[in-house]
Amino acid sequence: MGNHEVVTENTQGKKEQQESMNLLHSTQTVIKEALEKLGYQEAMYELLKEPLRVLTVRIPVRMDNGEVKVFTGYRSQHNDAVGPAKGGIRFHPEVTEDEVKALSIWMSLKAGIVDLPYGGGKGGIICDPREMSFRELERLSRGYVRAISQIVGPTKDIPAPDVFTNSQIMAWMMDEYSRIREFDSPGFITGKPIALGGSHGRETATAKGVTICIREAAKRRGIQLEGARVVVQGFGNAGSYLSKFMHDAGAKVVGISDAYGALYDPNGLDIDYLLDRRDSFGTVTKLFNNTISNKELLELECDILVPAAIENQITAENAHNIKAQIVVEAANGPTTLEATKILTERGILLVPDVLASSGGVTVSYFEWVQNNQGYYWSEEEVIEKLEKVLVKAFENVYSLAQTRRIDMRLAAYMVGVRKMAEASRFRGWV
Ligand SMILES: NC(=O)C1=CN([C@@H]2O[C@H](COP(=O)(O)OP(=O)(O)OC[C@H]3O[C@@H](n4cnc5c(N)ncnc54)[C@H](O)[C@@H]3O)[C@@H](O)[C@H]2O)C=CC1
Ligand SMILES: O=C(O)CCC(=O)C(=O)O
Repeated sequence: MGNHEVVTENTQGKKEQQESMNLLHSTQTVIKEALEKLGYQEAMYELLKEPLRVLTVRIPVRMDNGEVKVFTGYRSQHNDAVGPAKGGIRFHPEVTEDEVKALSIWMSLKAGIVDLPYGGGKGGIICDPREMSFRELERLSRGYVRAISQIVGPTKDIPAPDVFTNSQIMAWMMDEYSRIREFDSPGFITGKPIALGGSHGRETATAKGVTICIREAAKRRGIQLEGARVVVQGFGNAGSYLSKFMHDAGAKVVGISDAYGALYDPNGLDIDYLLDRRDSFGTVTKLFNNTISNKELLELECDILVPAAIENQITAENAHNIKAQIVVEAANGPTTLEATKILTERGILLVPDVLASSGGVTVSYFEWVQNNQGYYWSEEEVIEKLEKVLVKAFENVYSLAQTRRIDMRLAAYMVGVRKMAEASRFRGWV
């Protein structure tokens, strides 16, 4: 009997841990709470807890050695009550359907928080682009667009870059879509090269948005950025430019990492040198011998910690050991709900992903607007507009968290879900 009780307890504990690591389950939990706080009925939760549409595709690709490899991909469209779905495409070996679904829900929330006329979408392909040639990647990118072409388009669903995808991949995808539709559709996809209708400032937009959130959070906590110690996990699009912006603001970036390890220097790392040496997948630590692990990196002494890599990095296991006063989520889903609770109880200010990383989709929206009107803006104009949008979004979420005495994640979900719920109601869906 005693043994049986132990097994049951362990099983229960394990189940809770698994649920906490399941991104879809976690986001559903917070959406439910946000809708309840906003006074919506259960039916609204039933509508918004899952994407409206998820397409699974199989993509045959002729590899350079002549063999055919078949890849699995997804495109999830969470909700299009407000406008077309919008969100990135991820190429990663650990992509799963649930992950893509959760990522598309977060895109809807981001669009609500920064008030864009979009719903959320997201795509992913299970592959490891680090082990593929340039031409294999081109064939995979084109194959994916052929497979999803019926459900995407400039007025239906507009993709963009995410983990291990970039402006070259967006260019191939745009070209393939233009061939299928027999006209040039620059607004089909964002994050394109400037020469193909990309926007100034999109490449650095996610990091710029995170920088604005760090500045606003630091102000609220009375922390000077000049001399502040910053640790950044991930040195790709989001993490590397963020490290540069922090360095330029006078902060001391003492730790950075990639998928293979981390670098630490209490006196501050040479960010310009690291930026110069990183490869297109955000890998740089392989050049050094004296590395530490990603796990050690997250627990370093610092003032500001920015997870900018992948999901489920700050969990119930390490949340008690985080030393930072402010955690700003540049990555999607880096902190589990259990860890969010622990950090909040410890008085650490957590700026959630759906707010902190919304600079990317904001400038993607600017890119789409410029494509639609055929009139292009300077980088200064883009940054000025981004600044206004994010300062307002931060204030909306922060003040709601303060007045309702809730954490910033729940406040961000309440702000993010409101317009989508209203639009669904006005359409008569619920
Ligand atoms: N690129 C964008 O515009 C946006 C990105 N994000 C999020 O930011 C995060 C990073 O995305 P990007 O910088 O675009 O990707 P990226 O592909 O440019 O860089 C990813 C970085 O994460 C590292 N990484 C990969 N697997 C890892 C692992 N298992 N452990 C530790 N590090 C690992 C890579 O080595 C690389 O340094 C993702 O969560 C993404 O969804 C969010 C909003 C917009
Ligand atoms: O730029 C976009 O449209 C999407 C960016 C994205 O995928 C994200 O914010 O996670």
